[in-house]
Amino acid sequence: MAAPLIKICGINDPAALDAVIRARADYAGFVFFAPSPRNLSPATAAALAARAQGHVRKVGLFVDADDAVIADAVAAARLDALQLHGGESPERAAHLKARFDLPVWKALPVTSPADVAQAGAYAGAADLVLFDAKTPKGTLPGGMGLSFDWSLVAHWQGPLAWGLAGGLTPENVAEAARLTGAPLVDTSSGVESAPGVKDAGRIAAFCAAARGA
Ligand SMILES: O=C(O)c1ccccc1NCC(=O)[C@H](O)[C@H](O)COP(=O)(O)O
Repeated sequence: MAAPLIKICGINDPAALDAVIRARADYAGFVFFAPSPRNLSPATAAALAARAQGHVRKVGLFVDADDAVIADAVAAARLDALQLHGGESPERAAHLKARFDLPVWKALPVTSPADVAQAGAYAGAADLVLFDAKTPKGTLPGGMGLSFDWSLVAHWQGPLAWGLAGGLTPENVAEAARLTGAPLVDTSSGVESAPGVKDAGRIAAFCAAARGA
């Protein structure tokens, strides 16, 4: 089985970005969502994006954001993909894909087979679905370090590309990748020492474990 692609989300300072580049992750995630401890201003994102350019692809994460917020982030950070982590409909995903001419990733919270089946509705509208844990009401819709029952998405065969997120760590990512066959794995909390504070050693360990090294 091929090693999964790797996304490290919630990059918010140069040291964390350098760790992601050193570990040869495929994607760095920039969070544009004010309530998040990982939130970035467009100006900070622009500086990080300049450092990332040519080394790692940049995914902008948004939660039910309006077009103007996304436009500012796309322009500042020269994003390579948009990750939608709220309640965005297939129509909204298709609109953003067309407007920004960028791949769109749609995160879907999973607790049941019916949640997984929702992914089909995004075929053609999004490029990738990211199966993630459902978070408790009143908390962030992602980035909480919670995992879900991986058997629900094991070897998922659907009409679009997919990835696995939610509570992945250096300690469990190899098992998650083996059980699910996920083509992409995504982590944030699992490589932090505190919310919003990335740990370079854990980023390196996560990437090595995901690759089976
Ligand atoms: O990271 C955040 O603060 C965040 C806020 C709002 C929506 C999503 C958010 N993060 C999503 C991710 O970082 C990942 O795509 C995924 O949910 C994994 O997070 P974690 O369980 O912390 O590894």
